[in-house]
Amino acid sequence: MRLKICGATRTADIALLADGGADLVGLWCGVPGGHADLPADRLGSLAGAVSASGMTPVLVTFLSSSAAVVDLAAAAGVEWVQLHGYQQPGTARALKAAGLTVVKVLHVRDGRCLETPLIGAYERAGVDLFLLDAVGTDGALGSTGQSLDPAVVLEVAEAVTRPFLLAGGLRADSAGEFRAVSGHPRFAGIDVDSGSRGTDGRFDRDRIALLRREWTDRAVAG
Ligand SMILES: O=C(O)c1ccccc1N[C@@H]1O[C@H](COP(=O)(O)O)[C@@H](O)[C@H]1O
Repeated sequence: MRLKICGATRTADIALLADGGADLVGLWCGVPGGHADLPADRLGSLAGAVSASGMTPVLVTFLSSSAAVVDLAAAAGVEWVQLHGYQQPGTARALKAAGLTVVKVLHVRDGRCLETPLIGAYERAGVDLFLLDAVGTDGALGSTGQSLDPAVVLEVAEAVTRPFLLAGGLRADSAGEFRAVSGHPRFAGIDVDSGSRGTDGRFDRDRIALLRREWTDRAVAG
Protein backbone atom coordinates (compact mmCIF):
# COMPACT_ATOMS: atom_id res chain seq x y z
CA MET A 1 0.00 0.00 0.00
CA ARG A 2 1.64 3.20 -1.20
CA LEU A 3 0.82 6.48 0.47
CA LYS A 4 1.05 9.57 -1.73
CA ILE A 5 0.67 12.97 -0.12
CA CYS A 6 0.07 15.89 -2.44
CA GLY A 7 1.08 19.54 -2.45
CA ALA A 8 4.38 19.94 -0.57
CA THR A 9 5.82 23.45 -0.82
CA ARG A 10 8.36 23.78 2.00
CA THR A 11 11.58 22.00 2.84
CA ALA A 12 10.18 21.40 6.34
CA ASP A 13 7.27 19.49 4.76
CA ILE A 14 9.60 16.84 3.43
CA ALA A 15 10.97 15.55 6.75
CA LEU A 16 7.45 15.58 8.19
CA LEU A 17 6.08 13.54 5.28
CA ALA A 18 8.91 11.01 5.55
CA ASP A 19 8.34 10.74 9.28
CA GLY A 20 4.59 10.23 8.73
CA GLY A 21 5.24 7.31 6.37
CA ALA A 22 4.64 8.79 2.90
CA ASP A 23 6.13 6.95 -0.10
CA LEU A 24 5.29 9.41 -2.86
CA VAL A 25 5.20 13.21 -2.63
CA GLY A 26 3.19 15.28 -5.10
CA LEU A 27 4.87 18.52 -6.20
CA TRP A 28 2.79 20.77 -8.40
CA CYS A 29 4.03 22.70 -11.35
CA GLY A 30 1.74 23.91 -14.12
CA VAL A 31 -1.32 24.10 -11.87
CA PRO A 32 -2.36 27.74 -12.44
CA GLY A 33 -3.84 29.28 -9.29
CA GLY A 34 -3.14 26.11 -7.28
CA HIS A 35 -2.36 26.79 -3.62
CA ALA A 36 0.80 24.66 -3.84
CA ASP A 37 1.95 25.49 -7.37
CA LEU A 38 5.74 25.80 -7.55
CA PRO A 39 8.07 27.70 -9.85
CA ALA A 40 10.34 25.34 -11.81
CA ASP A 41 13.48 26.05 -9.75
CA ARG A 42 11.64 25.36 -6.49
CA LEU A 43 10.26 22.12 -7.97
CA GLY A 44 13.86 20.96 -8.51
CA SER A 45 15.09 21.77 -5.02
CA LEU A 46 12.10 20.15 -3.31
CA ALA A 47 12.29 17.08 -5.57
CA GLY A 48 15.94 16.68 -4.55
CA ALA A 49 14.97 16.83 -0.87
CA VAL A 50 12.19 14.26 -1.40
CA SER A 51 14.56 11.82 -3.11
CA ALA A 52 17.24 12.37 -0.45
CA SER A 53 14.63 11.40 2.17
CA GLY A 54 14.00 8.07 0.45
CA MET A 55 10.62 9.01 -1.05
CA THR A 56 9.64 9.46 -4.69
CA PRO A 57 8.84 12.95 -5.99
CA VAL A 58 5.88 13.12 -8.41
CA LEU A 59 5.41 16.11 -10.69
CA VAL A 60 1.65 16.86 -10.62
CA THR A 61 0.59 18.98 -13.57
CA PHE A 62 -2.32 20.17 -15.69
CA LEU A 63 0.07 20.84 -18.60
CA SER A 64 -0.71 18.95 -21.78
CA SER A 65 2.38 19.83 -23.80
CA SER A 66 4.53 16.71 -23.55
CA ALA A 67 7.65 18.70 -24.47
CA ALA A 68 7.02 21.13 -21.59
CA VAL A 69 6.42 18.30 -19.11
CA VAL A 70 9.52 16.38 -20.23
CA ASP A 71 11.66 19.51 -19.92
CA LEU A 72 10.28 20.31 -16.46
CA ALA A 73 10.79 16.77 -15.21
CA ALA A 74 14.32 16.57 -16.61
CA ALA A 75 15.35 19.92 -15.14
CA ALA A 76 13.94 18.95 -11.73
CA GLY A 77 15.33 15.39 -11.74
CA VAL A 78 11.81 13.96 -11.38
CA GLU A 79 11.01 10.54 -12.87
CA TRP A 80 7.29 10.28 -12.03
CA VAL A 81 4.64 12.50 -13.60
CA GLN A 82 0.95 12.71 -12.66
CA LEU A 83 -1.18 13.98 -15.53
CA HIS A 84 -4.02 15.62 -13.65
CA GLY A 85 -6.53 17.01 -16.13
CA TYR A 86 -7.73 15.98 -19.55
CA GLN A 87 -4.47 15.23 -21.35
CA GLN A 88 -4.75 12.90 -24.33
CA PRO A 89 -3.15 9.43 -24.63
CA GLY A 90 -0.54 10.91 -26.98
CA THR A 91 0.83 13.00 -24.11
CA ALA A 92 1.25 9.87 -22.00
CA ARG A 93 2.93 8.09 -24.93
CA ALA A 94 5.46 10.91 -25.36
CA LEU A 95 6.28 10.91 -21.63
CA LYS A 96 6.81 7.14 -21.71
CA ALA A 97 9.12 7.56 -24.72
CA ALA A 98 11.15 9.98 -22.58
CA GLY A 99 11.54 7.28 -19.92
CA LEU A 100 9.12 8.70 -17.35
CA THR A 101 6.76 6.79 -15.08
CA VAL A 102 3.28 8.04 -15.94
CA VAL A 103 0.32 8.30 -13.57
CA LYS A 104 -2.90 9.27 -15.41
CA VAL A 105 -5.81 10.59 -13.42
CA LEU A 106 -9.24 9.20 -14.26
CA HIS A 107 -11.90 11.68 -13.19
CA VAL A 108 -15.20 10.54 -11.74
CA ARG A 109 -18.17 12.88 -11.91
CA ASP A 110 -21.78 12.05 -10.94
CA GLY A 111 -20.87 8.38 -10.58
CA ARG A 112 -19.29 8.13 -14.02
CA CYS A 113 -15.64 7.92 -15.09
CA LEU A 114 -15.23 10.60 -17.76
CA GLU A 115 -12.28 8.87 -19.45
CA THR A 116 -13.82 5.38 -19.78
CA PRO A 117 -13.71 5.48 -23.62
CA LEU A 118 -9.97 6.33 -23.48
CA ILE A 119 -8.78 3.76 -20.94
CA GLY A 120 -7.60 1.30 -23.63
CA ALA A 121 -5.72 4.07 -25.44
CA TYR A 122 -4.03 5.21 -22.24
CA GLU A 123 -2.96 1.64 -21.53
CA ARG A 124 -1.59 1.17 -25.05
CA ALA A 125 0.28 4.48 -24.59
CA GLY A 126 2.03 2.88 -21.61
CA VAL A 127 0.39 4.51 -18.58
CA ASP A 128 1.93 2.80 -15.55
CA LEU A 129 -0.65 3.64 -12.94
CA PHE A 130 -4.12 5.18 -12.92
CA LEU A 131 -5.33 7.51 -10.19
CA LEU A 132 -9.06 7.74 -9.52
CA ASP A 133 -10.18 11.15 -8.31
CA ALA A 134 -13.44 13.05 -7.92
CA VAL A 135 -14.43 16.08 -9.96
CA GLY A 136 -15.83 18.86 -7.75
CA THR A 137 -19.48 19.83 -8.11
CA ASP A 138 -18.32 23.01 -9.88
CA GLY A 139 -16.07 21.01 -12.23
CA ALA A 140 -12.93 21.72 -10.17
CA LEU A 141 -10.05 19.23 -10.45
CA GLY A 142 -7.67 18.28 -7.64
CA SER A 143 -8.04 18.59 -3.91
CA THR A 144 -11.83 18.49 -4.11
CA GLY A 145 -12.10 16.83 -0.69
CA GLN A 146 -14.99 14.87 -2.22
CA SER A 147 -15.26 11.16 -1.72
CA LEU A 148 -15.97 8.61 -4.45
CA ASP A 149 -18.60 5.89 -4.23
CA PRO A 150 -16.72 2.60 -3.56
CA ALA A 151 -19.04 0.77 -6.00
CA VAL A 152 -18.07 3.17 -8.79
CA VAL A 153 -14.38 2.78 -7.91
CA LEU A 154 -14.72 -0.99 -8.20
CA GLU A 155 -16.37 -0.62 -11.64
CA VAL A 156 -13.43 1.47 -12.85
CA ALA A 157 -10.97 -0.97 -11.23
CA GLU A 158 -12.50 -3.72 -13.39
CA ALA A 159 -12.22 -1.58 -16.52
CA VAL A 160 -8.43 -1.07 -16.19
CA THR A 161 -5.64 -3.62 -16.35
CA ARG A 162 -3.00 -1.41 -14.68
CA PRO A 163 -2.70 -0.77 -10.95
CA PHE A 164 -4.56 2.21 -9.56
CA LEU A 165 -4.29 4.71 -6.71
CA LEU A 166 -7.42 6.00 -5.01
CA ALA A 167 -7.99 9.69 -4.18
CA GLY A 168 -10.90 11.96 -3.29
CA GLY A 169 -11.41 13.25 0.23
CA LEU A 170 -9.70 10.27 1.87
CA ARG A 171 -9.12 10.18 5.61
CA ALA A 172 -7.89 7.57 8.05
CA ASP A 173 -11.45 6.72 9.04
CA SER A 174 -12.57 6.16 5.44
CA ALA A 175 -10.41 3.01 5.22
CA GLY A 176 -13.29 0.80 6.41
CA GLU A 177 -15.72 2.16 3.81
CA PHE A 178 -13.23 1.31 1.04
CA ARG A 179 -12.33 -2.15 2.30
CA ALA A 180 -13.47 -3.87 -0.92
CA VAL A 181 -11.39 -1.37 -2.93
CA SER A 182 -8.20 -1.81 -0.88
CA GLY A 183 -8.64 -5.58 -1.23
CA HIS A 184 -8.77 -5.31 -5.03
CA PRO A 185 -5.78 -6.96 -6.75
CA ARG A 186 -4.98 -3.79 -8.69
CA PHE A 187 -5.23 -1.44 -5.68
CA ALA A 188 -1.82 0.20 -5.31
CA GLY A 189 -2.47 2.79 -2.60
CA ILE A 190 -4.00 6.17 -1.79
CA ASP A 191 -3.36 9.80 -2.65
CA VAL A 192 -4.36 12.47 -0.13
CA ASP A 193 -4.28 16.22 0.11
CA SER A 194 -7.05 17.67 2.34
CA GLY A 195 -7.07 14.77 4.82
CA SER A 196 -3.35 15.07 5.50
CA ARG A 197 -3.62 18.64 6.79
CA GLY A 198 -4.56 20.25 10.08
CA THR A 199 -6.96 23.17 10.53
CA ASP A 200 -4.08 25.55 9.73
CA GLY A 201 -3.77 24.01 6.25
CA ARG A 202 -0.31 22.58 7.00
CA PHE A 203 0.59 18.91 6.82
CA ASP A 204 -0.09 17.15 10.10
CA ARG A 205 2.36 14.36 10.90
CA ASP A 206 -0.07 12.49 13.16
CA ARG A 207 -2.87 12.53 10.58
CA ILE A 208 -0.47 11.19 7.97
CA ALA A 209 0.81 8.44 10.26
CA LEU A 210 -2.81 7.50 11.04
CA LEU A 211 -3.67 7.40 7.33
CA ARG A 212 -0.67 5.11 6.82
CA ARG A 213 -1.66 2.83 9.68
CA GLU A 214 -5.41 2.55 9.04
CA TRP A 215 -5.13 2.03 5.29
CA THR A 216 -2.23 -0.43 5.59
CA ASP A 217 -4.15 -2.47 8.15
CA ARG A 218 -7.28 -2.54 5.95
CA ALA A 219 -5.32 -3.42 2.81
CA VAL A 220 -3.59 -6.28 4.63
CA ALA A 221 -6.83 -7.44 6.23
CA GLY A 222 -8.52 -7.29 2.78
O1 LIG B 1 -4.12 18.82 -4.23
C1 LIG B 1 -4.48 19.68 -5.05
O2 LIG B 1 -4.99 20.79 -4.72
C2 LIG B 1 -4.33 19.42 -6.49
C3 LIG B 1 -4.37 20.48 -7.39
C4 LIG B 1 -4.22 20.22 -8.73
C5 LIG B 1 -4.02 18.94 -9.15
C6 LIG B 1 -3.98 17.90 -8.24
C7 LIG B 1 -4.14 18.13 -6.91
N1 LIG B 1 -4.09 17.12 -5.97
C8 LIG B 1 -4.81 15.95 -6.11
O3 LIG B 1 -6.06 16.02 -5.40
C9 LIG B 1 -6.40 14.71 -4.98
C10 LIG B 1 -6.57 14.59 -3.50
O4 LIG B 1 -7.22 15.67 -2.97
P1 LIG B 1 -8.19 15.54 -1.69
O5 LIG B 1 -7.55 14.55 -0.75
O6 LIG B 1 -9.52 15.13 -2.19
O7 LIG B 1 -8.16 16.92 -1.13
C11 LIG B 1 -5.28 13.81 -5.41
O8 LIG B 1 -5.57 13.25 -6.66
C12 LIG B 1 -4.11 14.76 -5.51
O9 LIG B 1 -3.12 14.25 -6.37
